[in-house]
Amino acid sequence: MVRAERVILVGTADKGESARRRGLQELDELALLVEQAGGEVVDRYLQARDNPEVGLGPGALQEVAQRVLELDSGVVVSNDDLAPSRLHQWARVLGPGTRIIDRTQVILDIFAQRAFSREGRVQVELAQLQYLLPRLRHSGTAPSRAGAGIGTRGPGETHLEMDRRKIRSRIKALEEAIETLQKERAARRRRRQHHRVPLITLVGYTNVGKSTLFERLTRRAQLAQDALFVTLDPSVHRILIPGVGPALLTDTVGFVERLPHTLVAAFRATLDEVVEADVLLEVLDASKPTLDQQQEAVEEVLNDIGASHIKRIKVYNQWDKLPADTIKPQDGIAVSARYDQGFAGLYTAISHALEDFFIDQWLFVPWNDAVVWKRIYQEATIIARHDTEDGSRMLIRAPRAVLPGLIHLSDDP
Ligand SMILES: Nc1nc2c(ncn2[C@@H]2O[C@H](COP(=O)(O)OP(=O)(O)OP(=O)(O)O)[C@@H](O)[C@H]2O)c(=O)[nH]1
Ligand SMILES: [Mg+2]
Repeated sequence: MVRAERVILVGTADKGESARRRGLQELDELALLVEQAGGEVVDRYLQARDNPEVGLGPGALQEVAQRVLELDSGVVVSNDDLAPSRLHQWARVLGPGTRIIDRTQVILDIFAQRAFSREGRVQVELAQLQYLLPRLRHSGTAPSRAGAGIGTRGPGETHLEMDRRKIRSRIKALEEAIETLQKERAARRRRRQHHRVPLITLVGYTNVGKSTLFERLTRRAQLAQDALFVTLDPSVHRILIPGVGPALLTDTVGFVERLPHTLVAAFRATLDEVVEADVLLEVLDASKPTLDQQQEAVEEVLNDIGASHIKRIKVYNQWDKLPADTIKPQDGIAVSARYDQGFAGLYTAISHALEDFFIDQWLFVPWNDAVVWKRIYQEATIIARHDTEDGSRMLIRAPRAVLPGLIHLSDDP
């Protein structure tokens, strides 16, 4: 087994007790990120300064260098983003044997491990190269600290030895590929629109249990729904929700605090599933004391991508870890994805949230109007009908988005 890389975390904070606490909390989160990226945190270093935005002072940097030696650490992770000039300054002090990465790179690394779709892989590679380009040494070759490990993995890793010119042309090719993929995705979405069913998207802080919930919700439904399985984007699955009917469920990449803005932009297409959703399930890990932090991070990302107006159901997951007499939340649903608990309440909440997705409407459909009959069977539910010689007068329930087409096609005398 490969030994985990020994990592030292470094951050800065304003002077004062509350700033310090906040700084330590951020390092806690960074530690979580580093562990998820496969590293082992052996030390944390937080410098309190009057103006933390200037970064770590030279004395502090020397101290970090000392600890690197003492603790036999190969990687220093900065909580603050390192501009290229700062990176070179650190590299001079910490020496060539130490790999220096920052929070953005750790996040990129985690994204790289999670991106499975072609579009996701292309986006990660692009973000990695855009990040790498200004940080290459002026000699035109990759930094000597390059090598396999946290911050260097993913589709971009094969380019670490490339020169700038090649990287630039690769970036251009990737941008073109993304444009094509986005067009394809838009076309797919338009086709999906045609048989519109509600889109439910799971969002939430990283590691709260989104994928577990996704699996539970889809597996159950797929058992009942095997024949209706439609090929969609791999992360989108059709499910059956009691009281609602068919819906699409999407899992998304986990959010983290201070998700870098460039990354948010790079992942826009993937996050389109969030923006397009009819309902968001905001999954929280109820067993963690960091609930507020989880919610803030989610809030920030949703604002960034313009999804804060979408209906949202708070899903307090991992409820099984709490004492049995814990009071249930008023503003959401308590569930345990792992133990299939609380799903009935979740389905009810989803069906309430989707109330205005559907609309009930009386229509008259002539017997010979095959087109409308077909659409009604495919896209609507017949709630009541009264047949006459010429056709059928019926009350249907249909998604709001498809109704105008149906009314246009048929005359209601
Ligand atoms: N006890 C308990 N553990 C859970 C529950 N739901 C998820 N987990 C565990 O929490 C961990 C994270 O679950 P995931 O479903 O991968 O979380 P995620 O939100 O998809 O995480 P990312 O995709 O990494 O952002 C896994 O080890 C799960 O087994 C739950 O309801 N109870
Ligand atoms: Mg997941």
